[in-house]
Amino acid sequence: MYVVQIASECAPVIKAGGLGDVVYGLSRELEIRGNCVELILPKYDCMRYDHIWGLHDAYRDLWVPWYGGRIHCSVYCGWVHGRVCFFIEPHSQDNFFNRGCYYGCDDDNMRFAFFSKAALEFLLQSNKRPDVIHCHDWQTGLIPVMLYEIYKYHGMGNQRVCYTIHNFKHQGIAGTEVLQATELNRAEYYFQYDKLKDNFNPFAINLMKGGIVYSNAVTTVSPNHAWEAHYTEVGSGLGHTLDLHQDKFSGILNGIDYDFWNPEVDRYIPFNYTPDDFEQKVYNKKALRERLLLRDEPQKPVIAYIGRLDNQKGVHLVHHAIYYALQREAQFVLLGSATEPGINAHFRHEKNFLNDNPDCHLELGFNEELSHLIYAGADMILVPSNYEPCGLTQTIGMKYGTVPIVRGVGGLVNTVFDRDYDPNKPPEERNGYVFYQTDYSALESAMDRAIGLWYNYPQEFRQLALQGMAYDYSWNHPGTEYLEIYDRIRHK
Ligand SMILES: Nc1ncnc2c1ncn2[C@@H]1O[C@H](COP(=O)(O)OP(=O)(O)O[C@H]2O[C@H](CO)[C@@H](O)[C@H](O)[C@H]2O)[C@@H](O)[C@H]1O
Repeated sequence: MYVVQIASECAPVIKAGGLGDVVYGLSRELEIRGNCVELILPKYDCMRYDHIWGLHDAYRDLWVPWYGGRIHCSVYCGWVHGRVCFFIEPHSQDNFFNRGCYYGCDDDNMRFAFFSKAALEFLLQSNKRPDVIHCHDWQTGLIPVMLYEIYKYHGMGNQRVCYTIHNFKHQGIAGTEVLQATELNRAEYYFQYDKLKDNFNPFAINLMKGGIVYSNAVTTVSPNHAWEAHYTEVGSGLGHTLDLHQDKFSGILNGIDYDFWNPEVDRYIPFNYTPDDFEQKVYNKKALRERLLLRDEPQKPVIAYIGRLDNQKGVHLVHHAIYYALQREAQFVLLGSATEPGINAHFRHEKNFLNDNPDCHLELGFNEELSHLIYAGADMILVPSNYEPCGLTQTIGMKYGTVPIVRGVGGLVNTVFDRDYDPNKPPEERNGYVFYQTDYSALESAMDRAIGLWYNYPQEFRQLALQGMAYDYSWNHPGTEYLEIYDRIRHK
């Protein structure tokens, strides 16, 4: 099968969070199974060019219709760790992708509407006719809309779209100018509740809603989150739309790429290890302590948090966990970046305040290499999210024998099974700690149980870590599930 993935991220060349991991990992899995996979991405100025091999001009004169005129683009091709990627570079005063950042600009709606349009034009003009176009999140929500309203009539009538939602919070709420710019026009046609009109703001269109309405299949990134999005406020106002389209909506648990996230082969950690020589993990912990200038107290556990610092991630609990860990004779390592100024200022203040504490290190910023050492060196990983469509840090943590302590929401429910209370798994298949409420005592009780096991029953703690390592959260199962969906929509 010929699959084209269109997305705003692909790890490690463009990665702001988990979306990048998924786009890369799924593409690799599909290719290993004999499918032809290509990716279309924006050519950002700030992406990691050191992860692209053989970047060259692939299509010099791509003219993209925009506001009744045309914008000249170049398309570059290169290999990102074996995946064929096309990068679109527009030459216009808007400088859509030369902003020193991936997201967070006032005109993000326009930037990604343009990218979506350009990606379809590239397919059309270069005569690429994939069986399936797989697009991701609000940034590419207009792709199925334009495919079925415009490009279908220009020779792209056989293409089918699978649309995956990684985060319902960001939907691309836009004004009519997006319709004019992309030449969809006909505002009165799209401003209908069964089309793109936002379910709550009567003056806005919703790009993610467009993706749901027009795609042939819609997925989110875990079965539990699919249920939450459909039936609870976690769908951020799209529950009704999902209800209308429930026949094509499902949840597929994300995998992780075990070529990249695997302590056995990880290039970024000083000591590789497997479940059979699990003792080696302790040397990574020592290396982590040295790197972050933490005091070397072998008996203390290291608890880690890795992730974006925003309200989704339960930052108030992350903050509380730091002090609770210190109080309970544990060490704490945080690697995170905040885009919201208030949260950023808060953690900068904490960092200064805790700067001289030998049991704690807060690293504010994005650092892929350091994240590997933390997964390998920590003993526990905390994921106290308010909501979490899937979550990757707990599954990556488990692969590295790092015990997850998570809040029981979204995909965390599908991946972490409480050592003491899980009703469905026998004790030998449990792999972490789960709490449910958002208050401090809920968090403390889960941390307390984990730290208690570490200090009082070290052999059992070790066993719990090994049980986590035994889980298969690779792309193996999800790869099959996506291919089944592709097959189904292809024959419609
Ligand atoms: N400061 C930092 N430095 C280095 N690495 C960092 C980092 N902050 C985060 N990362 C890395 O980024 C990834 C984050 O994964 P998450 O599952 O938390 O994704 P996120 O919430 O961004 O994305 C959304 O999409 C993903 C994918 O579908 C869903 O799992 C998730 O629930 C949903 O919110 C991990 O690989 C982590 O190691």
